[in-house]
Amino acid sequence: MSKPLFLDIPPLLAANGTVHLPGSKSISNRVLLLAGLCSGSTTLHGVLDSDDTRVMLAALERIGCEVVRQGTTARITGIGGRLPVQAVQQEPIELFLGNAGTAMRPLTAALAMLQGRFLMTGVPRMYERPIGDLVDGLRQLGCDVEYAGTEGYPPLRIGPRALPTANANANANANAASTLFAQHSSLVRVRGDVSSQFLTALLMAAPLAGHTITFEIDGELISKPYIAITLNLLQRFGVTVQRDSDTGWKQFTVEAGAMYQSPGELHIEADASSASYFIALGAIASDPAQGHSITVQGVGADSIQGDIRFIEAAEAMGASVSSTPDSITIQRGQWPLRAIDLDCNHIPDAAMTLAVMALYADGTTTLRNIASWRVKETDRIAAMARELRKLGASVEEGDDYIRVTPPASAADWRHASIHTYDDHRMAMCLSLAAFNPASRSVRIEDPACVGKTFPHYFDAYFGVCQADPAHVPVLCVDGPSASGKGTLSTHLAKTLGYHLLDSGALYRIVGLAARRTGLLQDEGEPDAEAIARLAASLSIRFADGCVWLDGEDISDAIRTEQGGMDASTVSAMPAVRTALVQLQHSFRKAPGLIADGRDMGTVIFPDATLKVFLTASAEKRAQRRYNQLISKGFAARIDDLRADLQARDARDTSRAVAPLQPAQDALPLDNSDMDVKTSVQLVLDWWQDRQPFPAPEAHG
Ligand SMILES: O=C(O)C1=C[C@@H](OP(=O)(O)O)[C@@H](O)[C@H](O)C1
Ligand SMILES: C=C(OP(=O)(O)O)C(=O)O
Repeated sequence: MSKPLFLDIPPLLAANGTVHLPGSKSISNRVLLLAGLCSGSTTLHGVLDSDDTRVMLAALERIGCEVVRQGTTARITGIGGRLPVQAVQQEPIELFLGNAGTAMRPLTAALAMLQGRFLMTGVPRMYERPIGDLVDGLRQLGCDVEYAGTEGYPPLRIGPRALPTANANANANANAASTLFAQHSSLVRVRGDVSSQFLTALLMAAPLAGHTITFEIDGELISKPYIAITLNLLQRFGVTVQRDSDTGWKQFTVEAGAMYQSPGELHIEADASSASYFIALGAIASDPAQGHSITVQGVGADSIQGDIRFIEAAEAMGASVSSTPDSITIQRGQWPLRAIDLDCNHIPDAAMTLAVMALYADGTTTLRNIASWRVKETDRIAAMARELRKLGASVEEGDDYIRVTPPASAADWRHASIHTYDDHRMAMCLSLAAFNPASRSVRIEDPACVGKTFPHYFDAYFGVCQADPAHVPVLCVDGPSASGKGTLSTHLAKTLGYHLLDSGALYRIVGLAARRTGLLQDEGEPDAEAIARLAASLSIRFADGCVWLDGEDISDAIRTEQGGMDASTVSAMPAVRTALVQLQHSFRKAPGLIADGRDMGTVIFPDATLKVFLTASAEKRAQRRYNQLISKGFAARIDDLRADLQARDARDTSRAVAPLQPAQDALPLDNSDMDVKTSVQLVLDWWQDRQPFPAPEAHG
């Protein structure tokens, strides 16, 4: 199935809990590259696993680094400052770098210093993000970098760097060449007002030049804290950068003889920009009066990332924040939030989160000095202005600022389908709009775009958000055995980003848990009340066709013969049946639920938004079951299977308690002659008809 077109977030009420954030994008991609340029191996812990780091890792492998990954740990064996022979060839190696600025810019600089041929490509938006200032800097160092498309933008063609000594003395032997090389020094002028990543890239590549280079910044250097990250990490890899004594941001020198040295091992802190969404969440929705707070783990007061200073901005707006070296705890302080007027040049990424916090402020918020927003994943000033207006805010945009006035009253908030422009930060920060006082749901289009830096963002977000269950939509899929409920429900849950309840598996799970905890034994009378309490406390998840109990995949364990017998024992206990009703209700959590079973629409969720009653002829169902069994290597007879199914249908439909029958308001779906894709699409169309949003157009 294709990527979800949208994620509907129901109105949210409160936030409470702890979030473990993934690794920093800026640190991950820097240390991956530095490790790749070193000699020997470097073990990196806490590496971010996302689109941006995947393109970096793939590029490192293509240029000859060895990469071994296990979970969030990566061991990189570097190329020792020179390309392996096979990478120095006539045909350029194409490196696809998606939309990752932290891969495109630093890799371009490093590879341009070496002796290979490369074609640096990316997604269409990457071809609209300027890179001319970096190319100009590299050309001053004798690098061969050409534009393969539009002047000033990727894609780029890189050739072997002209060695200055080789030009000066074509017959010089290698030793003489390297001596001359070390004596040579360059002054490179580089503009710093479009992106700091150009200077970062040049600094990271400078040790490959073999001679002293001084970089002088033309114009104002933006996003300075990212340069501080670069200097810090270069130092960890043995390279010291000298700075001018005036402001420290005008001149940077890397001496001849600077060499990358692996630190052996390095721990990457969590992403401070990703933390901003949860800091804002705490400020908006973690009410201390209810004992609520949000804690983010993995980044804190000791962070080397500039976006940690988002905390100060959030505090200025009223957040109550406390930190340890590697965690941050946030609660609502002043409410409504205070409007601010802030120069955000030092926190360009996290500042987007302030624009959404501004929706909850007591006046007009102005975010200044953010011109770089216009050349990032999208034109972020224009995109933010357009989407905030859809929600009911008044927004003024300028070349380098945005001014946001919240909706005048609760009644002025609008149902909005938020276009995300393939920009992860648009999706993440606008998810915060679901706390609006009008209890309006918010649609986030193309939610998978968060994969750039935080693939599990929405799981983390909904893991700490609370909604009124009555506002959480439920889609019920009821029907007889082998009608394809499980397959349909799994696809629906994935496409809508909703939780899944496989109610048929619950008695088996309770039986397994009761046996494991000793409440169910071969001898003696089991304590039904204790098993009911256990049932109510279980942490169960249905995802990707598997059943998870406390994080363990128990899909096979519940399908044993013993599992079947234990399920039958516990299902006869009235207290367990009652507990299971509560347990089933507890699955109704934001953003929504797909409930698969036999009495979901009639008994458990009578107020569901949509009820589907799925059927197929006994012939077809028997055939499907037969195919399933045969593919698993079991013997089966179609006639027996059909007879069993018919007998079970008769029992299920005629039993006194919760008989299998369509709810009065259920839509019947006979999928006898329908493939899975068609039935999923049909149900999605029914679902869409019941939503307040127009269907979004498919994009990119
Ligand atoms: O160096 C870095 O890691 C980054 C620098 C910033 O870009 P600019 O310097 O272009 O503002 C930031 O927006 C980007 O997400 C990451
Ligand atoms: C600007 C961003 O990314 P990039 O590293 O591609 O510049 C960002 O993550 O907000």
